[in-house]
Amino acid sequence: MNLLTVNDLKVHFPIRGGFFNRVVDKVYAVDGISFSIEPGESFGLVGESGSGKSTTGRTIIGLEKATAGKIEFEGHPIDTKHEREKLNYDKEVQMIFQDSFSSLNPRKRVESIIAEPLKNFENLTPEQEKIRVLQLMKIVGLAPEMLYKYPHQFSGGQRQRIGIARAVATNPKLIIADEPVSALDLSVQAQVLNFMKQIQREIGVSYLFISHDLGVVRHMCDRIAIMNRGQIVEIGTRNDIYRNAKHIYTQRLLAAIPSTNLEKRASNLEHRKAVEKAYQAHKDDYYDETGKAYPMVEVSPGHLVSLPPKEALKYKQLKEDD
Ligand SMILES: Nc1ncnc2c1ncn2[C@@H]1O[C@H](COP(=O)(O)OP(=O)(O)OP(=O)(O)O)[C@@H](O)[C@H]1O
Repeated sequence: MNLLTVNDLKVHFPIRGGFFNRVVDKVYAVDGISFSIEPGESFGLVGESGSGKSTTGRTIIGLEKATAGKIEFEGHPIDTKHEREKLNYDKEVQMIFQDSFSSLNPRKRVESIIAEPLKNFENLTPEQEKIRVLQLMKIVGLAPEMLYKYPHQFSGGQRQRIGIARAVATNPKLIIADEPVSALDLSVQAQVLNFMKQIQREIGVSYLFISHDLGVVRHMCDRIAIMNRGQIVEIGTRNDIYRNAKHIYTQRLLAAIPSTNLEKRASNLEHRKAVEKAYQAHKDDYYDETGKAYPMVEVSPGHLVSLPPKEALKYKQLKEDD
């Protein structure tokens, strides 16, 4: 059974204006997306700034309200407070934010930051709670003497470890990680990512890993969905996306991954320029006249792509011939 299923989710924000503060327009932040995450899986949601990734994550955790669509956890809807309570949803689904500085209360010590979810969801004595917090600090590689320090006394990477310790405190089944490393230096990014993988191996949690960077997601995710203009335009395994991307927007995101190899950099730049030229010339072909992505076509098992009708026809024909 899927751990999380998102079906035709829409989140539209009204824009108010004018003398009477009426709704004058809408932002179609998330506009009909569907995907599912399996237990223990790392699922990546990738797209440029403004494509609707954070809104998706925030809606799944309950910080935004869906305009339409269905979210199910372990096969059950989570629409009402009662349904969420029955599934223990608020304990089972946790979030790690990009900006550890603003997501950690600056007036609280590390001890009470990490203990917060334990207080909400576990019935522990103060002694048990302290032992658990120390265990969690050990898991994330923070020394016990840091227990009484405040967030500003830590580096960015260490603060993100505190956020991770808080997120794993209740042994959740799903962690939504919204750009967890993009505020960190490159060397620290790799450390935190490896460490998130290690935690996954240890506790078997699933990740919804949100990022603008296909380079970062490559090391983390089993399957990846590419999001643009509030819609998912391609979804597939790591291999499908990195070796066989079919949507022009995915190809552009791939070309943007910087090469670590100095010799390759120059040819990479040429490649990026060529992809960008093709993208600018053809991007509108990939959306209908209202800006909607075309229906997804299965180009190989599990690899779904929104393709222009002419392209899509080729794959449908191939399938019929099989
Ligand atoms: N509360 C809100 N009210 C109105 N518009 C919003 C709100 N939250 C997000 N938006 C808009 O919805 C769109 C999608 O935003 P979202 O933050 O989900 O994108 P994103 O892909 O996560 O980008 P970023 O990485 O920059 O956060 C953007 O145009 C954004 O301005």
